[in-house]
Amino acid sequence: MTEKPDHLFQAIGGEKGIELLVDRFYARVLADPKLAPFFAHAPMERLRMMQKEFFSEALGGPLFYSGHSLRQVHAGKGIRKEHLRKFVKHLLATLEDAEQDLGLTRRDVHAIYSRIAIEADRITDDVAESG
Ligand code: HEM
Repeated sequence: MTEKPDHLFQAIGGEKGIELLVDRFYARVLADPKLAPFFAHAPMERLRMMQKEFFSEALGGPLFYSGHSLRQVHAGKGIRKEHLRKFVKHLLATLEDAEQDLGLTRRDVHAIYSRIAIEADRITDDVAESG
């Protein structure tokens, strides 16, 4: 089956759908006592905007990511695999919750999740890799 390159961007409802997803996702992340402290001094408006771009690009949409390198942004913050695991778990839960109202299929949910989670090795301080 051939899908258009922006299939996932369309499936999630374009820019509006991504905005909704990012808002709900950060509501969960900030409600998690193990993750919230990392964001205490983060510029949340910029972060939301950057995540919107990041998701759009990852899902084949028309907005492109204009932020800093993920490795640089996250380095030295003490982010460990356990934090990353929780972070991506909240992402999956947000997508699964949104499955109904955004009209996503189970397949779309997992495809969107993998496009984002694939960046994971750039985030933590306890993985020593280059790239
Ligand atoms: C797959 C996982 C992740 C992705 C794709 C991701 C993506 C991003 C993006 C796109 C930005 C904006 C960069 C910019 O402003 O130029 C950002 C910033 C940030 N992220 Fe992540 N992130 C991930 C995991 C995490 C985790 C696990 C934590 C902490 C528990 C975290 C904490 C932060 C913080 C605190 C900022 C704001 C940094 C600042 O501007 O001071 N991120 N992230």
